[in-house]
Amino acid sequence: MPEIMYKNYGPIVRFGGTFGSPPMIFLYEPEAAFHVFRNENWTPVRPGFQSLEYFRKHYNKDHNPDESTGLMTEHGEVWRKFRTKVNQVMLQPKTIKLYSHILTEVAEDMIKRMKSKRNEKNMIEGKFDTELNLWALEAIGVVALGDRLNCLDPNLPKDSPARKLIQAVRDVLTVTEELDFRPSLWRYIATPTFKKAMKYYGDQTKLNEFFINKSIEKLKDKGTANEEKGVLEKLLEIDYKTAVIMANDMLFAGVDTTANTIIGALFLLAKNPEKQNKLREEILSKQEKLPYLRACIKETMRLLPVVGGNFRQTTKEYNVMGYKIPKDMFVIVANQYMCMMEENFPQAAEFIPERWIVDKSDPLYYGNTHPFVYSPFGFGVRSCIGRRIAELEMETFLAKLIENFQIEWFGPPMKTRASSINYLMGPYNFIFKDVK
Ligand code: HEM
Repeated sequence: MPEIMYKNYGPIVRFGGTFGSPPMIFLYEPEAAFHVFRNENWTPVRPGFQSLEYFRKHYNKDHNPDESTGLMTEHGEVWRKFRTKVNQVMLQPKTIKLYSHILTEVAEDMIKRMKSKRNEKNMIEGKFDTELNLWALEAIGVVALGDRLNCLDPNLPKDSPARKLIQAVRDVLTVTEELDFRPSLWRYIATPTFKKAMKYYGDQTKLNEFFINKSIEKLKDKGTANEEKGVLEKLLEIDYKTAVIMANDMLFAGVDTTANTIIGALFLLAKNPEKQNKLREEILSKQEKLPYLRACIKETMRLLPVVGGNFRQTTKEYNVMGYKIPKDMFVIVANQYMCMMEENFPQAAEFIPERWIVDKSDPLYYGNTHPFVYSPFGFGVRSCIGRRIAELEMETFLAKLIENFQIEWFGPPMKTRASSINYLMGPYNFIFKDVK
């Protein structure tokens, strides 16, 4: 579809709205996209999760209109004030580094779980995407909720809070998809899915509060004044509400994203065994820095990005390349498509992690591309606040996967389903052999 639009209509294309969704402008020209996004960078509006916004601002009776409802659902000044408060906590490298050890434990537990779920063909029994979501929830849970949730425990009791949280996170993402990314009448009448969504959004907040309260009790016993504080502790120092709001947003934005990126990396490494061997060599060398590991993740996000394009609503009119873009228009940068254009990345369809580490004189060097072509974590002041956490989680887990398994793939290539994010769809024909 993006290809057809670009080839037929050129670098800036208006796509008429379908039932329930407004018209959109697609930008295929990085300089044009950069022009609009740079100008929108001071009061960035990124609509998207309207049913969640409705819950937080109107349905939730505890909401105080003077307070922020969170990063996913605020825009303009209210968003900026809140983001400024939490930026210092979420993007501080030394705070994030604290999680290296516990994320390694999470990764090791997931490897154990995968080994126990392998069948005689070395394939993982059950739904592979659900498995990866468990890893992602356990990983972001330690940051957002302050402790291990034990989602990976094979004997997790059915009525345990962790089990309820796993279900709640899934339910929230499912109803959001239905209400905000498919045609729906919920804006006019309270549809059954809308009613379910209002319940699920509330239930998840209560569960997050339950886990945060548990961590607060544990923190009381800690009593070590000189230790560097973690994310939850620092957010609690701002105030309790901020910690809960951020936990809601972290669990909303930080599960499917990392899980699908890992699935994509496994697929690309399985299809490119020589790259997989090179990566394994780096990991087994136990050197401190792992540039090839990072390059493999970057290259995965180029070829199979979870977010297909960056999104804004304009706050003024623009004239770009002879096109008029009106105020209040939804604009989306076709990053995924631009990343596949030969003029932006040589041998664009191939998985070449080397392009992220070769030197400037090499024609593959990534820096030859306009910086706006590839931006998997978004743009400017509104870019992904979980980026550092996501990178640490994914690097830690992918390293453990490659250290433990020789990964193969059979059958046709994996398919993508585009929705709020790009989902990599089953059947997941992975084979996980032990590394000898
Ligand atoms: C592979 C992993 C991830 C990718 C590719 C990703 C990508 C993105 C993108 C493209 C945006 C929109 C940025 C913009 O509009 O300019 C975003 C926003 C956001 N992400 Fe991530 N993300 C990932 C993981 C995470 C994780 C683990 C968390 C949890 C800490 C997280 C939390 C958020 C939040 C809260 C926002 C909203 C920021 C705001 O509007 O101020 N993300 N992410």
